[in-house]
Formats: sequence, C-alpha cells, structure tokens
Amino acid sequence: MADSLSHAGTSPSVADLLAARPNLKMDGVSGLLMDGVSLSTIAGKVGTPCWVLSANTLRTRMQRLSAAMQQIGSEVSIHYAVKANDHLAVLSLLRQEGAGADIVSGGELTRALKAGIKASDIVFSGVGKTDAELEAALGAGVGQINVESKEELEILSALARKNGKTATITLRVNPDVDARTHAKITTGLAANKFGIAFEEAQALYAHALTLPGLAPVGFSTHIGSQITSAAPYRAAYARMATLIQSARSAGLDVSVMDCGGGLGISYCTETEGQPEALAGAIKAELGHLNLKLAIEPGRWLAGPAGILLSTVILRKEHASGVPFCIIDAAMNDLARPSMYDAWHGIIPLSAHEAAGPVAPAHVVGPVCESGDTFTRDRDLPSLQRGSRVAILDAGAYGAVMSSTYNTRPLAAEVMIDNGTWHIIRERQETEELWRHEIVPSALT
Ligand SMILES: Cc1ncc(COP(=O)(O)O)c(C=O)c1O
Ligand SMILES: N[C@@H](CCCC[NH3+])C(=O)O
Repeated sequence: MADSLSHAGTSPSVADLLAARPNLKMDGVSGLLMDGVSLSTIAGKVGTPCWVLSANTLRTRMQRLSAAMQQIGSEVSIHYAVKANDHLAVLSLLRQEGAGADIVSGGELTRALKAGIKASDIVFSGVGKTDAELEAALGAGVGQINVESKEELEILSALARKNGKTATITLRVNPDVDARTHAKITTGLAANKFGIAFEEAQALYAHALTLPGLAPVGFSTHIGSQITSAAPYRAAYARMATLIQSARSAGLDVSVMDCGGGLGISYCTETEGQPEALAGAIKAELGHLNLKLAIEPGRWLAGPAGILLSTVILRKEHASGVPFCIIDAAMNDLARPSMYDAWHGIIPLSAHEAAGPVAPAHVVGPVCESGDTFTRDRDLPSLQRGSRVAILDAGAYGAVMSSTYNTRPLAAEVMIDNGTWHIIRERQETEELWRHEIVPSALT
C-alpha cells in the first residue's frame, strides 16, 4: 500500500537511523544510549517490554514548535493532543512548557486537569461526545468545545441551558481536502465521519449564534495525522479563509480559528513535518485575518521522544532462509505495525550486534496472529536469543494504544530526564487483568 506509513523496499541502516535521532547514540561499550543513559541498564533493571521516554526530547520539540508559531505574528495557542501519549508526566511536562490540551473524552479531561492544565486551556474535540462528557466539560469550564455536527450543536445548547452554562464553541469543518496520509487516519475528506460539510458550515454557524447556551467564536478543522508536507494544510486553510471571509461578509462574528494537528514525523526515510512550514501555511492563508489561532499537535511532539525496548525470545529458522526473530513485545504493546503496516526502526542495543553484517529477517511478537509482525524481510543485524532491541519513534500512539490481548500485562514506562531515569509506570500486575472479573456463583 503506498501511503505515508508503510515503506516497501526501503530500509535505512542503523547508522542512518541514529544520525536522524539526536536523542540516541551508540556507545562502543555501553551500547545504545538515550540522552546518555544506557538502555541495556534500563532493560536489565525494569525488564522488557518497556517504554522509554526522553523528557528532553519532549521539551526541545515543544520549544521548537512554540518558536515556529511565534513567526506567525498572531496569538497561537498550542493544545497538545492528549490521545498521542496521555501519561500524566508527559502532560505535566508539556504544561510546564506552555501547552494546553486537546481532549476527546471525559477520561482525557480528567487526566488533563489532574496534570494541572487549566480548564480554560483545554479544547474538546471528537465526533461523538456523550451527554455526560459534555456536561463534565461544561462543569469544568473548558475553554472551547469543537462541535462536529448539527445534531451535537442542538444537544450542547440544551445541555448548556439545563446546567446554566454558556459553552464557547467552534464548528469543526470538514474541508474535503486530501491529507495524503494513510486511509485510516485521514479525517478531512467529505467521506470521513468528521466535521461539518464545508458547504453547510456558514449557515450552521449563523444558526449556532441564535442558540441559547452557546457562544460561537469561530471554526476548527483537522484534516488527518502523519502529514509531512505543508501542501494539504495550505489547501485546507485556504478553504477555511474563504469561509471565514464569507461569514464575516454576512455579518457573522468570527474571531477564532483552530488549525488542528497532524504534523508528521520521520519513521523511515520520509522528511519530518516541519513546524516552520506549518506556521508558514497558517500565516499565508490565515495570518491576515486578525484571528486568535490554535493548533493541536500530538505525534510530532511525542513520537520521536519514545522507544519500546524488547528482548528476542528465540530465533526461529525457516526453510525460506529468512528467520523469524520472536521478541517479547507484541501487537498488544505497539499496535501500529499490525494496524497500519507502519514502519518503525529497529536497532540492537548492543554496539557489537549493531555493527555486524545485515541479513533479511522477520521480527514478530508472540501473539497468536500472523498480523503480530513488526517487520518482514528487513535487512537487520543478526539478532539472537537474548538480543535486546529498541523499536523507534514509539512515543506517540504507542503505550496509549496497548491492550491486554493474550492476557499480556501493560508494559512498564520509564522517563529519562537530565541524565537520570525514573519508572513512571510499573509493569501491570498480571492479577490486575482479572481483578474486576466476576464469575457467577453457578460457575464456581
Ligand atoms: C481533532 C484532532 N486534533 C489533533 C489530533 C492530533 O493529531 P496528531 O497526533 O497527528 O498531531 C487528532 C488526531 O489525529 C485529532 O483527531
Ligand atoms: N493511531 C494513529 C493516529 C491517529 C490519530 C488520531 N486522530 C497512528 O498511530 O498513526
């Protein structure tokens, strides 16, 4: 499948992967280091599979994104998309660096507040928010609710009135623009479930202004995820600018434009999405409209900050000559390869192994599905029973998408900050997996 996640035929070397990732270095003695800390030490002490996050990477990326947005010359708030990595430590760190939150559930609302993010710095997105979630958001006083349909508009108006609140809202518009990303994560095409049809947006906005309990302030859009070029953004924002100007010409007040998230990273050989290019697209299309602007990045901030450590359980030779390296991480830990055929770099932690000759191998997990495959036929250094590997760029849509399929406990999480590392989540106790199950007495 040709898309921005799978990369048939390409296979960067260990040296190429390391050269593009400033938080990783190979040390001849200690092996792979993240921010100067030995990953073999972490794997040995915490066990595998285990997620490791670089606090420094999160910080420096947030700082670069903020600096890029300042070039626009208008107020731009950054609402981190909590869904990418919802760990309280991540949310707290990004809050310290000035981020608010983009949330999509009541659970994410509670997390964001618990991490100290002010309710006024939270935007609530999502195509199907329940009444309870909307009421919780109204009760907390979230800064903005992005409404995705006429139906939701009416529901929110009624709920706000019932609770004696006024909801500050934008209408999320579906601009029918191709984000040129994987089909499962594109959100701005007319056929997708997201947002209000472009053609209906102005009339609905005018209607929203008449509804009690609502304070419509403008529009939002989000065209998809893992977008690595500025062109789809420009196309979407150009359409939004047309809509904003048209609404204003009709006498409607529009002061806010939330430009969504989606900035992509380099998993393989693709060029990483550039915050400066995103800022350029926003400035070119919307910068002259005197708007309060916002963005909702997730993956770009968190993806390169994390890796997944794993150990080879055994190497199974195969008649084809290509061995299966069966590792102790699986699709229940990192779902992206099985879900989207996504490509993730895989590097041995041992400098000796990493420097050895490469040969084609399959890297798979132990789960009972053939889809539990991290890579097929990739040229990799020789991996043996007990070899340890880092699976790269797993900081976003990694731990958050884990499940306990095959009764596999959720893996531990570690954060490296300033040369020291902390366990930020213990490996789940196996008993936790059935603690809440109730066996009817007739069955005992
Ligand atoms: C409404 C909304 N905002 C922001 C994001 C964050 O996307 P990304 O992690 O690609 O930046 C998403 C997910 O695609 C989303 O649905
Ligand atoms: N889960 C997807 C991204 C989804 C974006 C959510 N709006 C991925 O891993 O690439």
